[in-house]
Amino acid sequence: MSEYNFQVNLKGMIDLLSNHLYSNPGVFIRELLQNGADAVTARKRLGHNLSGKITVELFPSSHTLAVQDNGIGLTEREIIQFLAQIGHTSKREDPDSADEYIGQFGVGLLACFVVSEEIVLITRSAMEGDSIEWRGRPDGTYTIRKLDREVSIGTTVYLTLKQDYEEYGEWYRVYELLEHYGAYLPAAIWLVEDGYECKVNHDKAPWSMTREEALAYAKDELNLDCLDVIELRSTVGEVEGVAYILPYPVSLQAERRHKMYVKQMLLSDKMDSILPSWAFFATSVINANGLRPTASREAFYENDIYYAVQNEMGEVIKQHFRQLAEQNPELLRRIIRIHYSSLKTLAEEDEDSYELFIPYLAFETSEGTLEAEELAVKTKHILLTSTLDEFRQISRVAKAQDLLVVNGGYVHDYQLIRRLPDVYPELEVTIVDPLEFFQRFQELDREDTEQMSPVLEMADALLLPYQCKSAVRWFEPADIAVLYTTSEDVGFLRMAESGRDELNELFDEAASIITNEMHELPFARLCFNYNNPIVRKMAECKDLQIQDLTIKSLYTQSLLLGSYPMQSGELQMMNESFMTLLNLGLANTGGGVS
Ligand SMILES: Nc1ncnc2c1ncn2[C@@H]1O[C@H](COP(=O)(O)OP(=O)(O)OP(=O)(O)O)[C@@H](O)[C@H]1O
Repeated sequence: MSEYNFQVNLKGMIDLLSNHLYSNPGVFIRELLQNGADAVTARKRLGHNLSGKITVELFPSSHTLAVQDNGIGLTEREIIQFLAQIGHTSKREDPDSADEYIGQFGVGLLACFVVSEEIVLITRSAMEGDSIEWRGRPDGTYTIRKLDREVSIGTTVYLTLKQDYEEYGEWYRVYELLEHYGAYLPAAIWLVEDGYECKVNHDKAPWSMTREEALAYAKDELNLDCLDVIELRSTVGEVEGVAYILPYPVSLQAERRHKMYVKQMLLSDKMDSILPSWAFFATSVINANGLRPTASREAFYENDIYYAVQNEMGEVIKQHFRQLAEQNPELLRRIIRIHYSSLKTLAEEDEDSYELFIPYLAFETSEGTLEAEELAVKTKHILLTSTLDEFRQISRVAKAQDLLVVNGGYVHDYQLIRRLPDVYPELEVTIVDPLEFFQRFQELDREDTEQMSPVLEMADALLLPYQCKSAVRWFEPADIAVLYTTSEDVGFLRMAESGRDELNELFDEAASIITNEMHELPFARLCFNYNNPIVRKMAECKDLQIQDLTIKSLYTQSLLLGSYPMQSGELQMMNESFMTLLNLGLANTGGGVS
């Protein structure tokens, strides 16, 4: 068995790392800033007392830019060891200090080959005296020479921009990139051209600002007039930052964009998952020193620490809401009103959030829109419908009986209301069965029952083909003559019946199979209200034709009012009864068509 070593195609490797690792050419600025900042950190670790400075000088006539730092510099030996060996980094040499550096992979400098055919680096180490020039090329060759002149301690990288990349030598573009990546770096960043110089760093990072400053930052930098700002801190991952509550509703599916810094250098402004997925109502600016960026430096490794940070951020946000509930419930209410549907999702999924938000979440009820807290004050007994249709059917009648009905037909509402007794133990929640709802009303005495009995018999016979049975009760309000209640199962059976009308064989067959499986067929209810004068008159009149017409009219009218789809037989019933009643009415005045 022979053993071989892998061969490395150096040119291909450099091409891969420089041209394909990063998502845009501008990252070379970030890599140079980061090297300068790390070099300053390393020099400070030697005990040198200095204020770190990175100067970027532009030479537009030759499309050249120079990035100079007053950091630790490099000796010739270090150049050969770290610069000339791809993947070798000085920043992991000492495990005690590795955490202080931003760089860690030993490939960042290669990003310069995206914009330049050559990297020229002039350096003098803080450890020994020689000034050295290193020239590296993307074919993997390099030269080193000692300079006759002495340069100051630190490093300068010169890049002459390739054709099509000249924009990276223009003042506004470079300024924009320096500010984008380095606005909060501790080392001062200066941009210089033709004797004019300008400091790029901002005075304070958002995570070190007071609440008022952080709000002003959101307005000026993020164009955000946010509802509230939350201070984020976590020892896990050494995280500090601010989360802004967005002033407009955000969908759960919306792209999340958090601005993420590592050791004060921008990692990404489109980070999507540093806050828990439920915190879609917030955008954040966060600096993390203890999370590991990937080699492209555009994302983090999603390891245990990352998830622990995400979790911790969630806890901090929840704690903030808890405090708001005590100290500024009006603001919490405003936030909930705007992020209403999203917070309902959160409350449904998360026990703590349920307790926190439920008092402020609003629901549609027979008494108008009410927050859960108001519901609990108003009543001890809630009737909950599972569909919007059911709510519509019974809410008006329920109101007149002093029953409080909540519409559970909207997403989340049903589950949220069902759990109310967990938070309000004195509250009882009953799920309404619309088909049995009429049984809550007052029964008639014997005499009135007998009076209505032939009417009910007639109604049952007329409505049997439409999957409906009749009943009678006495209830408020008196102006409602009948209450039609139905269920999804009845709706299905009626649909099956319409299918039969249209001779759709396949549908008919499917419907038969399903209906055979229902061991008791459900019926809709048409409950007459004996409190209504027309109903009483109909019962008293004994004229079978009038009774027949009245039943048909009341039935079809209740379908119309409830926006239920009518079968052809019902439409015909409505037309005929309407026309005949008109005719009878006109006949009484001497008109009428005989
Ligand atoms: N401005 C500088 N001053 C001193 N040393 C430098 C400078 N720039 C680069 N170096 C040396 O060159 C090495 C390689 O740099 P490079 O940018 O390729 O990788 P890195 O910063 O170590 O890691 P990463 O790939 O994560 O950026 C560094 O580890 C450092 O030793």
